[in-house]
Amino acid sequence: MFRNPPGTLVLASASPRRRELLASLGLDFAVIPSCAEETPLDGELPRAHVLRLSCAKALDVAERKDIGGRWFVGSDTIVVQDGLLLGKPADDKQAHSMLSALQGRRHDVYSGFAVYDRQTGQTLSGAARTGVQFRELTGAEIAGYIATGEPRDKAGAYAIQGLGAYLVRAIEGSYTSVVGLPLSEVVDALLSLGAIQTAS
Ligand SMILES: Cc1cn([C@H]2C[C@H](O)[C@@H](COP(=O)(O)OP(=O)(O)OP(=O)(O)O)O2)c(=O)[nH]c1=O
Repeated sequence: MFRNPPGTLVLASASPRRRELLASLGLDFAVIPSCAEETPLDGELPRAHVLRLSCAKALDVAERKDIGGRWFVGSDTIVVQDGLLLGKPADDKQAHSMLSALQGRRHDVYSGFAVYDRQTGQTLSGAARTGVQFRELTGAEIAGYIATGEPRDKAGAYAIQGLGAYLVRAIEGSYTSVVGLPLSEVVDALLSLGAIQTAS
């Protein structure tokens, strides 16, 4: 569907979900995790947070001298409820408090992305907000879900693309954004920067 010159595109991420989503486009790309610090700043709003981190991740990898490539993609996902930014849980106890707060209610998932062109210095970035309604969960369901290990490396302690799909009643907005990368916006940015072309 899409094509791009080999060796030019780099995904600055350790997330297997982001790799799978980008790979679904049929692109050639390298995967190099960033070392960017992910702590929210005091009073930072969700959209500003995911945009700042997406840019920081792309730049962190692009600025390494020994790395080839021209276009660098960074992304960040955060779950937001009652104004609180929920990242990846530090442990099972934190996963439990996140899922207890989310159950039976609606929250927002923000995913940001940034595409940095190392040759021109240009960056295109954006952020998507998706509303997610959870079903009500019993204490036993929350404990059982945590025991599967799935919540561990996921913002908000769940994975909509996994067993966590059963927690979700409805979503309003982009599904891929909840999984970790707003794919249609990323494609727009890659096309607009000339990083990828539509294959005929
Ligand atoms: C809400 C939700 C999040 N997630 C994941 C996507 C992200 O990998 C993770 C949010 O953490 P991030 O800090 O955005 O990403 P990461 O640390 O996994 O990877 P990197 O910073 O190197 O790119 O949560 C899901 O897989 N499914 C979901 O339903």
